[in-house]
Amino acid sequence: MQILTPQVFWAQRHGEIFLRVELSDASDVDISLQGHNTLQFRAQGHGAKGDNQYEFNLEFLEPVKPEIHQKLTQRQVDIKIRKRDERWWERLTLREKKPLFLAPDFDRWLDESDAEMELQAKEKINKISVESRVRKDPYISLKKGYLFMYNLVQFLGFSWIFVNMTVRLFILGQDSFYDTFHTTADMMYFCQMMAVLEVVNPLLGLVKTGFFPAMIQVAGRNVILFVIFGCLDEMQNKAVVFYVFYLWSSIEIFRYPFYMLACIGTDWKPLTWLRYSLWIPLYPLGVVAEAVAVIQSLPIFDETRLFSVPLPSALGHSLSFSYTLQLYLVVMFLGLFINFRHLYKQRQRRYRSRKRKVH
Ligand SMILES: CCCCCCCCCCCCC/C=C/C(=O)SCCNC(=O)CCNC(=O)[C@H](O)C(C)(C)COP(=O)(O)OP(=O)(O)OC[C@H]1O[C@@H](n2cnc3c(N)ncnc32)[C@H](O)[C@@H]1OP(=O)(O)O
Repeated sequence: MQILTPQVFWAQRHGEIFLRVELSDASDVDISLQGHNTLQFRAQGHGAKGDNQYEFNLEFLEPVKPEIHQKLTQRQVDIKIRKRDERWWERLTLREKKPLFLAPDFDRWLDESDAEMELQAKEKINKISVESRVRKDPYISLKKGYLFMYNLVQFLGFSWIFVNMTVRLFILGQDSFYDTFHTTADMMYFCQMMAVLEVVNPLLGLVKTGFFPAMIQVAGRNVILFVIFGCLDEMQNKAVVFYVFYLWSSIEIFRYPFYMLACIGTDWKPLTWLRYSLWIPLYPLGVVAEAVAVIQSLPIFDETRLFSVPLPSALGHSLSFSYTLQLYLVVMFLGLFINFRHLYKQRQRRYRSRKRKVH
């Protein structure tokens, strides 16, 4: 009996090679791998030269995995082989000259970029099916509803402060600086008391925010609001109150709507950009304004002896609270550094992951 070569069609993906051997009613099929990259095929069947023994050898461009999947049908033999390293091959065989019996399988043929897209689509489908298998949190809507309402209330509060201050600035000019506290403090008290929830939320696992940055933020602002401005009447009509409140509210009127949209799974690019960029000038300015407020309050605490710690008579009368505040000034700049770094990382993470999604 004559030994002949069948017609073989091939195609590839990043991880696999497909061979279609044109042999009908094949029997005694023997497919084996020699070494890491040579496929040997032998079978009895009906090919181009009628009923015969057909065989071929293929030395692949790169090593392949030892397991070979084969499927016999009445018309052909399908072979699937996995590449050892998942990458695109520029050709099938080690030898540049293509064997005469080998041709592209146009039914399966994809070029590299199409195969890449097919791979990504498969990965996406896998991800969706894994996600749908992960058990859904039964309280998710309740949590989202609570966060949405919290963010809405904060947004309305800070917007009221911001609009009120802006309108008064336009009408009264610099004169508006001096009664900022009396016109907006109640709302600021309300918003900043509510902001304590921003420390509680990460502790309850409701948001991914780090506990420590949120604590620095809330505690830092509340010291200024409740201790420096709230307890010292002399501070309340100073221009610095205007700068502090204006800087705080300028970021919050963008941050809270950003969170609200996040709660309903929406991302509005200009708002996201403002949330992740405005802090760059505003945060240092805010801390500088707060530092000015602390420095201005030092002589007042010395004079009024408010919160001073009584000392044994041998050591003097009492220790002024201004010493604690001088220490706090140092802590404040440390806090600025920690949160600036945190916000910088958040910005990097946001824009790096967005870029990856686009390509
Ligand atoms: C005795 C006391 C001692 C204290 C010592 C303290 C020292 C204090 C020094 C510092 C003083 C600071 C004073 C403050 C000044 C100012 O504010 S100046 C004005 C400018 N300010 C700012 O720009 C800061 C604004 N604040 C913040 O950005 C936050 O408070 C933050 C904690 C600093 C950082 O935010 P973070 O939440 O970590 O980042 P995000 O990327 O926004 O969120 C992470 C993910 O979590 C989701 N999320 C967060 N909160 C919510 C929410 N309320 N609702 C819904 N979702 C939320 C968010 O969507 C993110 O999710 P993913 O996108 O899926 O990751």
